[in-house]
Amino acid sequence: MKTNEKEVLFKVENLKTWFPIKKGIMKKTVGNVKAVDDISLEVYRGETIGIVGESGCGKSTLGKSLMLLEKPTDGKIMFHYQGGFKDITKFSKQEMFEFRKTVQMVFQDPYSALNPQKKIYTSFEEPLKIHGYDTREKREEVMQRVLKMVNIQPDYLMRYPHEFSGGQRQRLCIARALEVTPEVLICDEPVSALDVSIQAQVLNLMKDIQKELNLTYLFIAHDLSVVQYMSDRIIVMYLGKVVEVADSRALYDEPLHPYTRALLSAIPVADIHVEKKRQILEGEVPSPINKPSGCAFHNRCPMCMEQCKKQDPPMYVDKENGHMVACHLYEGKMMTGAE
Ligand SMILES: Nc1ncnc2c1ncn2[C@@H]1O[C@H](COP(=O)(O)OP(=O)(O)OP(=O)(O)O)[C@@H](O)[C@H]1O
Repeated sequence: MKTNEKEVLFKVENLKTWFPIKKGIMKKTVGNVKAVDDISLEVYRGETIGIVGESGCGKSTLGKSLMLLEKPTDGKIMFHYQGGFKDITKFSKQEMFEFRKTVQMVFQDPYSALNPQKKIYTSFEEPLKIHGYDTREKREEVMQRVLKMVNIQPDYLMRYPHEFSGGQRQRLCIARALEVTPEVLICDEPVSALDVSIQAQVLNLMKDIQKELNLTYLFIAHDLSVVQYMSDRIIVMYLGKVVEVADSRALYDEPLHPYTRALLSAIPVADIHVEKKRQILEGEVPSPINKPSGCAFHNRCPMCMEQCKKQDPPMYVDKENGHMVACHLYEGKMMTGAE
């Protein structure tokens, strides 16, 4: 993939989203959960960018920060909007209202995303009313259109969420997100609550819709094979930081970071030779409150060197193919982004 042919949609610069830890009657801040800790990245229009990493490494917080569902502590989120780049963290109320239509989120649990006490019709009508679809005809026209896209019959609108299967409910959530004609869908574990047999159906539907509407997907998931299937590029996160970014194929064929290698090695395979070479990831992700010094992965890394304990590695870039890795192993072999 030649990245210079692509149109940048999001340009994230040194993004930090920290959650303060408060103690005592005076609610004094005694520390911070550094869920997203100095992340810079670009997202291109029309691509699917996968985000992987162990539980608690900050994937959801990154996704939510990009649509300001979590307020960033520092950094810029430049979004290509109405002909130029704008920092969404500085948006006025009116700009924010408009932006909310452009970026929508699909969550893991479709059951709690739809109000169980309301008919689907009511849940679908609400966002349209908020965004100025002022007549019943206009709203129903949109509802019919998006339901058709996810292959659900229009008369099902009069049903309640519990009357649908898990796969149907997730398709309904996707349809509702599409009502306000977004450009970006942030999908946080969209199929992990579904039976394996249903997952492929939903993923294929998402791919078809993406093609039809030229949508950009940010696809967060635990399951690396699902991410590989969906993504053009993949970001690997560890303790609030990006440790590797590459085209999907390159990441799986030639992972550079020892953490990525360990994650990939955990995918089950039926080959006994591969099984023997498995690199088991030992220990748990350290606390994002007290991160290890130097490279945050050093205390679990099989390749750890003295330097790794003291110095946070810069991001190295392969200028040929854009493969990026934050690891001291590549010092002298690849250039830093700044060179
Ligand atoms: N609102 C919050 N207040 C305080 N800490 C939070 C909040 N939201 C997330 N965290 C913490 O931030 C860190 C990153 O959480 P996040 O949910 O972004 O990770 P994740 O990679 O998406 O994990 P998972 O895969 O389990 O969903 C965790 O330590 C989590 O406990």
